[in-house]
Amino acid sequence: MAENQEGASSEGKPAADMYPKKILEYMEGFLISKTVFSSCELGVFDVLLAAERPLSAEEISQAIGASLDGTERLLAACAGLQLLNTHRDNGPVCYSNTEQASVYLTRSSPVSLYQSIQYSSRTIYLCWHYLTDAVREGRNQYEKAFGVSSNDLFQALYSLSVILFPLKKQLVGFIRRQWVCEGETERQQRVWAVMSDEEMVKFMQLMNSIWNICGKDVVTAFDLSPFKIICDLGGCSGALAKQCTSAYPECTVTIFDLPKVVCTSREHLSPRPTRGLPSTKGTSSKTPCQKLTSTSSPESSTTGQTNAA
Ligand SMILES: C[S@@+](CC[C@H](N)C(=O)[O-])C[C@H]1O[C@@H](n2cnc3c(N)ncnc32)[C@H](O)[C@@H]1O
Repeated sequence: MAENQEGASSEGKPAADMYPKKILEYMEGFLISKTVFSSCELGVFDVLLAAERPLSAEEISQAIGASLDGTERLLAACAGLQLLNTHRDNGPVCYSNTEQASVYLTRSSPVSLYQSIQYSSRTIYLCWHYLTDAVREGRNQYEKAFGVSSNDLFQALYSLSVILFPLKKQLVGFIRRQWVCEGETERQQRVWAVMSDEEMVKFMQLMNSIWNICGKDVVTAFDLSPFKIICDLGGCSGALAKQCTSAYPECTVTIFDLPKVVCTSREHLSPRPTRGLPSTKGTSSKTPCQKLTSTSSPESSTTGQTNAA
């Protein structure tokens, strides 16, 4: 009887020794994700980093302000996932970070994935709950997940914390002062007014943390050195553009994004001391990017720099 790669017969009957390893892993993958998310959110890896010695479950539970029983279970799961080392001397089992956990799961690490994990936990995870509906209806499910009604994905995405934390004092800060960008229509101004700086910054940090890790590999996967002028459409805060100018110092990258994104990026994430992004040079951030595609000013860009448009 012919078998395909998975060990199933071509007639669709399972081979007797076929164990559904892959399917079981797929079924339970979200349990692993949530274990990592919760450990990060509770600060397990940060506490262990700061301690500079293995800690018992009791010490960790006190440091993170969580129940002992819950903490013990979480730590055991993290050890099973090879995110924590266990130490068994004479006393209780103690835990320390594995090298990967120290480097990628602690907040203070320069290549931390903490922001990215928070975003996955608090935003993406909730959206994916409605994947079935999204496929059925052919549209994003932000309304069901967060109460944000919009056909524009990014408008919804950047408005989430206004909805998520409606009672927080910070809401005053979230509800934007009217950010009047030259050339914007009244409708656009109203849209920016409900976009949240905090949610937008979180999204930018998510993008940055990923590109900090794999940006160099992506921009050098192909030799881009013949290209001296590069446009990054939807370039966000410019993390990938920064990788580009690092790998190809002769090139100039101009970033196009929504005007509010450019403004927020400048306010919260820049300027960086070395070839920081987005540069204020040669930019025109007050104009909606759709209009900018024909009017951006690469002539004012400088080699090896990035410009936000
Ligand atoms: C998934 S993010 C990718 C960001 C960036 N390219 C990166 O990889 O880090 C998509 C980006 O497209 C931007 N965007 C959405 N609608 C846009 C539009 N109409 N014009 C320009 N940029 C837009 C968003 O603000 C966001 O920064």
